[in-house]
Amino acid sequence: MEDDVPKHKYSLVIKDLGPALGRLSLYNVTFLPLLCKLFSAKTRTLLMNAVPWKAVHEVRDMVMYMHEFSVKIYEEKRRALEEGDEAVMRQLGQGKDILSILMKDNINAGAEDKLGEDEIIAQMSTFIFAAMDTTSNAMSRVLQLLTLHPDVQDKMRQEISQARWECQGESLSYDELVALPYLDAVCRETMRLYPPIAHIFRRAMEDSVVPLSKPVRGLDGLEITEVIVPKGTVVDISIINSNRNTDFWGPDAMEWKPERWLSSLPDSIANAKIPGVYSHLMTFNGGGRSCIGFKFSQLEMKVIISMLVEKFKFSPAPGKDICWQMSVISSPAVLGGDGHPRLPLLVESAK
Ligand code: HEM
Repeated sequence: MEDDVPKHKYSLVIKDLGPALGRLSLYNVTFLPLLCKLFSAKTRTLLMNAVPWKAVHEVRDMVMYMHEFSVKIYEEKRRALEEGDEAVMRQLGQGKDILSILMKDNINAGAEDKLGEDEIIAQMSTFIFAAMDTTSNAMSRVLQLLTLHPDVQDKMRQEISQARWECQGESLSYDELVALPYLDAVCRETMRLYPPIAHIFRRAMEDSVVPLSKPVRGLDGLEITEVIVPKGTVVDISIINSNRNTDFWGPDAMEWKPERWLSSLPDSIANAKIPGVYSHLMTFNGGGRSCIGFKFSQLEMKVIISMLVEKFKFSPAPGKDICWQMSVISSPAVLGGDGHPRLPLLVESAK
């Protein structure tokens, strides 16, 4: 949150990956899945080197950087594990971070469950990509909303301070933290109205007929109740439109109202049977490929936000308007002199 701290290259790469993939969208939709099916990683790299398209080279370099970064983390963690407990404790996270846990569990796994080195490194890249900017940008969004709604911020601070007082100033346990209703309502409402991933894409594996939740009228005046989706069609699943659907959430669906979570939700939501894994929302998707980190991300958000809001008051930085870049993962942007997005929050002590 500080203007003059240089950004880590990884976070810059991750922010640019979405737009870079967007520039590749034609190849992405048509050629890339085919390339992956037909050729090994090595041949794919050779082919990417050979084609004269800048957009392809940009994505290649980004993916290579992310891969090399995962290899570096893997090597450091492997060395620490080999050297023993003391070396593990000296690392950031003291061996309790997800990547160390993954590696330790893999050492103890039976032969049929053990992952190869390449796969561990690939899983690391997936975790870093899927877990990092999604949760941190969601937290930025919460903090920004708190600057715009100081009454909500005060109420939240009061709830947190009261809980701390009740446990004699000790850190709140997991159960105590997740039981704070107002903090929970703020997180849920932010995840509803501003899902960090607004759209996901799927390719139909077979010819399908998708029923519409309510009929629409075509230009010829006829009522349409279902849509034919031929095999191979790429479908854009709009998470954000499901979360903001006034038929389910009511006429105030576009308003940020944490209070809506403090009383029982309207029947229209239960009846809508949204298939998402979290809170009648599509924010973390649903089904077999839904987010495996949604509980973890909620915990991370609550731990960090509760600590910050207890200690600091957040207010908008004068003269700086935040806009949100809606790429793969939406991120806050105020362009600084160097052309990179900044998060302009003015932080002062709450005491
Ligand atoms: C606010 C935070 C987060 C949001 C909004 C979010 C959202 C999502 C969504 C929408 C998907 C499905 C993507 C698709 O299928 O195209 C997904 C997948 C995934 N997420 Fe998250 N995620 C968050 C945090 C995390 C965290 C903290 C972790 C790990 C600790 C994580 C790990 C994953 C993984 C590994 C997948 C791929 C699952 C699979 O394909 O089987 N996510 N996430």
